[in-house]
Amino acid sequence: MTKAAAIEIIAVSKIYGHTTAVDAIDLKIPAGTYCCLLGPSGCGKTSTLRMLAGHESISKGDVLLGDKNVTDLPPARRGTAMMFQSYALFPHLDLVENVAFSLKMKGVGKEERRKQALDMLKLMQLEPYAERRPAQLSGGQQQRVALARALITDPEALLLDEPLSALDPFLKVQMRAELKKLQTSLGITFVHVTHSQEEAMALADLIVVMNDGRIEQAATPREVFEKPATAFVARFMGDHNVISGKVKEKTGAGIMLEAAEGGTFAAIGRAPEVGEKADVAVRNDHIRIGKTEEPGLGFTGIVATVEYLGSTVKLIMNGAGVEGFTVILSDSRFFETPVRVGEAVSVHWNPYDAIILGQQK
Ligand SMILES: Nc1ncnc2c1ncn2[C@@H]1O[C@H](COP(=O)(O)OP(=O)(O)OP(=O)(O)O)[C@@H](O)[C@H]1O
Repeated sequence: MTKAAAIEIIAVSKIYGHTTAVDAIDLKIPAGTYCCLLGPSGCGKTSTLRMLAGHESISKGDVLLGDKNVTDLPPARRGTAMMFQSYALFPHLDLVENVAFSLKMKGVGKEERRKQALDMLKLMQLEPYAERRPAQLSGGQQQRVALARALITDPEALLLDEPLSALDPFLKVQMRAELKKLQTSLGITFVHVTHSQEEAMALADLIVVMNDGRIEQAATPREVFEKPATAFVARFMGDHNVISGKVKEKTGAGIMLEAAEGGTFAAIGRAPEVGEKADVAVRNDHIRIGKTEEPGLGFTGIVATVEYLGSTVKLIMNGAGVEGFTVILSDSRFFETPVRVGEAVSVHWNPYDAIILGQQK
């Protein structure tokens, strides 16, 4: 079971009545990739997945699996398998019968389908429970049955709709690791829908951040985190401050940005013109407080909250038209020169740690 197919989505839209749920998206998912479709509720990720599976018709555009155009093919003829959020197991069938169900539909003989189902249950470490019904299993075990049932069709791509959402936090982290291991050992393409940035970061080779029916960014987890393409991505991924202002000056590598009430920030990236508006993102843990060697850079903020988090301390600051600016300091750095709520503190960073964001679509 090592066949994997690349997926190509070409100008695909999903329109329900007057709602455009997916708006002419383009995406290439290389064969064998673990891809996470990530975004807030209603952004169109489930509609996209269901169009890949063939459970939802494609309003416009094409979907290719390998070199096959599957746009108009029914689910069973696409080479994909889907695992549903609710697992959709048959309560009255035992695990062997649940897992063998699709083989029965294909007309595979009883002995052969029982053998294949048992092999698949073995792979999922469920062999001892083969005669049980789904209600007699834990949440994690039910999820593995649902996976076994999807994988027995020998798909080129597995599509997973919020597969971990029904599990408690501890099991979620454990099953997350199992999913990754499974994908790596099978080598097939996984497309996994989630609204959790942590889940996407932990699992994906390719994160596709969606917003309002469009793709904001498709890149590796590291790139999405280190170089968010838009203010939406920076905010959604978290751990960043997003500052809006006007370009005051263009420098060799970037811009000087001026916030509404006076702070000046240096940032690096493709620069808009002087006088234009721009958004800049800077990671919470890449910020320094106290004196800067470069006078005039950064801003003076008033400390609104101080939270001790063990290895780090989190400050929230307001000032210079920037509200809720978050600074994460190591505990040792903070306790060298502690600051208190209400104190005015100078805030600054290396210009290379601030990136200019693209305009939101
Ligand atoms: N069958 C439908 N009929 C009409 N509108 C729909 C239908 N399914 C989804 N929508 C709308 O399309 C948009 C995208 O929905 P979709 O389920 O793809 O989003 P999502 O990102 O997966 O959200 P969630 O995380 O809440 O499942 C939403 O505005 C939703 O209300």
